[in-house]
Amino acid sequence: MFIVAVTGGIATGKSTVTKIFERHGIPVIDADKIAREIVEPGQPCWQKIRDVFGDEVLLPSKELNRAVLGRLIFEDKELRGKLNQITHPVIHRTIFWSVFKHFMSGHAWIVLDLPLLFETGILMDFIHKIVTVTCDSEKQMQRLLARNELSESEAQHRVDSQMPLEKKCEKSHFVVDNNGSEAETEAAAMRIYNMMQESNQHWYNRFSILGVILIVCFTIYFLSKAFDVWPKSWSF
Ligand SMILES: CC(C)(COP(=O)(O)OP(=O)(O)OC[C@H]1O[C@@H](n2cnc3c(N)ncnc32)[C@H](O)[C@@H]1O)[C@@H](O)C(=O)NCCC(=O)NCCS
Ligand SMILES: Nc1ncnc2c1ncn2[C@@H]1O[C@H](COP(=O)(O)OP(=O)(O)OP(=O)(O)O)[C@@H](O)[C@H]1O
Repeated sequence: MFIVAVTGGIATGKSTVTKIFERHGIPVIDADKIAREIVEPGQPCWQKIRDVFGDEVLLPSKELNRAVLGRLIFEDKELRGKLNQITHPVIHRTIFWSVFKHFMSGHAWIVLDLPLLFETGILMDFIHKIVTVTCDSEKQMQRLLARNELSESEAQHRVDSQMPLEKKCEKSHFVVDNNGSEAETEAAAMRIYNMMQESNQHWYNRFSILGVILIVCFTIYFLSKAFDVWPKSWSF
């Protein structure tokens, strides 16, 4: 199995692209979805956020008040760092286990929707190809304001909290230009899908892992023979 990461800026169209892969049967791990699950009331991250940010970031239902917490952390780098310190290790661990489960179920490739791939750099070593979904800053702002109830300055803070899009594009294997219609974006995503379907990388990864397992087994076998560690009754 190999992993294709889909990244980009806030509201540039990552989910729009990953939904296209999903419709064609490719499993998608969505970091934003995981980030929501781990802060549900009673979860360890929810408790830590309450301890650090206080009850003002909770709704009467005790769920996180995402609008209030968002306003706080996108305006203040230090507070953003504190929230990231609480959430990111758990998000990365959950992604890791999810990848492992998909690996065991025999998929040739999967998609990881990870907005902060470059900012955190944590999972880079496991990624085979990186796709950045981009659009002009005016379009990004327009789509963000249409989707979220934010003032222009709040939206700008969210955009500024991330690595500039041009930099992300430079570091990627593929760039999907999402300035046009959704149909144009789908055509661009399908070109990448077809390339990934033709790739033999999953065989290479499988044989490499099998090779490592065989080397470990043979090493254990020969060392145990050399040092005579098995009881005589176990001889085979
Ligand atoms: C601050 C929160 C409560 C705001 O919630 P809200 O519903 O308004 O936004 P949502 O979660 O849908 O995120 C939308 C987008 O914001 C951007 N974003 C979210 N968190 C961050 C962050 N810490 N730094 C930079 N950008 C971020 C991402 O592009 C994401 O796709 C929420 O984003 C959060 O809990 N963030 C911390 C976890 C995190 O880093 N998530 C990103 C995925 S790894
Ligand atoms: N090509 C397009 N034409 C018109 N609207 C679009 C297009 N692509 C995306 N949108 C709209 O822009 C908004 C943001 O798109 P999407 O949710 O896919 O972005 P995202 O990068 O996943 O966002 P975030 O990271 O902030 O969750 C959505 O409301 C979506 O419907």
